[in-house]
Amino acid sequence: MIRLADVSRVFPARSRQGAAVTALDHVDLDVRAGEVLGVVGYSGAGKSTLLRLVNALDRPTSGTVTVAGREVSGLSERALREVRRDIGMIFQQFNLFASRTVWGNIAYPLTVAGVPKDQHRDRISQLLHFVGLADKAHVHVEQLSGGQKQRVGIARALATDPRILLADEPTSALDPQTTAEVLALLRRVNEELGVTIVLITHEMEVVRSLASRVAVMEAGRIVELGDTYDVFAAPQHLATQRFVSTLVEKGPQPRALDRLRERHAGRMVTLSFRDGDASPADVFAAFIERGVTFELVHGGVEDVHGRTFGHLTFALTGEGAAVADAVSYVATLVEVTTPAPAAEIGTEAP
Ligand SMILES: Nc1ncnc2c1ncn2[C@@H]1O[C@H](COP(=O)(O)OP(=O)(O)OP(=O)(O)O)[C@@H](O)[C@H]1O
Repeated sequence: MIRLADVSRVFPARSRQGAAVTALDHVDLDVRAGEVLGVVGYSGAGKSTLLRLVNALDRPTSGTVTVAGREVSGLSERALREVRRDIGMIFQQFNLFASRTVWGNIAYPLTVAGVPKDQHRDRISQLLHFVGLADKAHVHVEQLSGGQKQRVGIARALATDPRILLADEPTSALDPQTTAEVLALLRRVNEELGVTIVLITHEMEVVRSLASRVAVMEAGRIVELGDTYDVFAAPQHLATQRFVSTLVEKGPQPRALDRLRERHAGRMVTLSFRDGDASPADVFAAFIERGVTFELVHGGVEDVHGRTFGHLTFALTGEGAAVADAVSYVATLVEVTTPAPAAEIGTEAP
């Protein structure tokens, strides 16, 4: 649905002494029809620049951007208007006309697209029902809550029946409950209407709940791209590991480990379980067979779109050779790591 091929965007230096900024650095990306692609990255990684190239608000310095089979980088303004009709956009701060009514906001893109006035009523009322605001049609948007404003934003973005929705931090201004409601609505946009969604966010919970794939950006590059489950269960790049660790810890943090050691004797190991690997029951059996006592001291099981993984840390006690044998056997079943205490990684203990 969207293809970036070897795309770079370099912003020239703002002053004579300044340096040019490479916002996108030779990016290749395919967004599949019908998917929800989450794009994560720290501030300045190039996420917004990427979205602006997709809806042709900006042009690449080199490389090509293709949307629904049309290369947007070479199109005239007139041809671009047609492509943009196929792309809806929602924003963190909603970007609505504050003084207009809900109806007026949703009517706006229809007017711009030249949809005859007599067709507005049915379309707007259909959209209002879809986003759950049928009773708010004539309310001014400034009277709405944040969640309701984003629903209007979504209705407006869908007005011209686009195949693509670009979402730039759509829930970052919302509280957790409202975030969940807006995410549920976006899921319906994807599943019921078949709209392909590209979603920029820094919230990994949003990625986990909505995205089928994740692209992680750093310094203008996509440093990791994979199915959401794989990215959460086994993040490869350091930036990805940092994002995932905001939601899922791979073993206790050094300070927590220090405290665990005060309360639990034995050797600490973290076992990482994934779908398709051996189960915890297989591992427990291996410990029991070798006379090793195990105590779960940290961790949990996570669910990503119905598939599970977990990082469980155990304190193992028993005869030294038996513990060593059990650990090396278990390492043939699942990934085994030894959590590092604070002193070993140079973090000061409290
Ligand atoms: N119009 C511009 N002129 C000059 N530099 C720009 C321009 N737009 C973006 N940049 C620079 O390009 C880099 C990428 O910016 P971009 O806004 O795409 O990042 P981002 O990942 O979306 O960050 P954020 O999460 O803060 O929005 C940054 O260093 C930014 O300062």
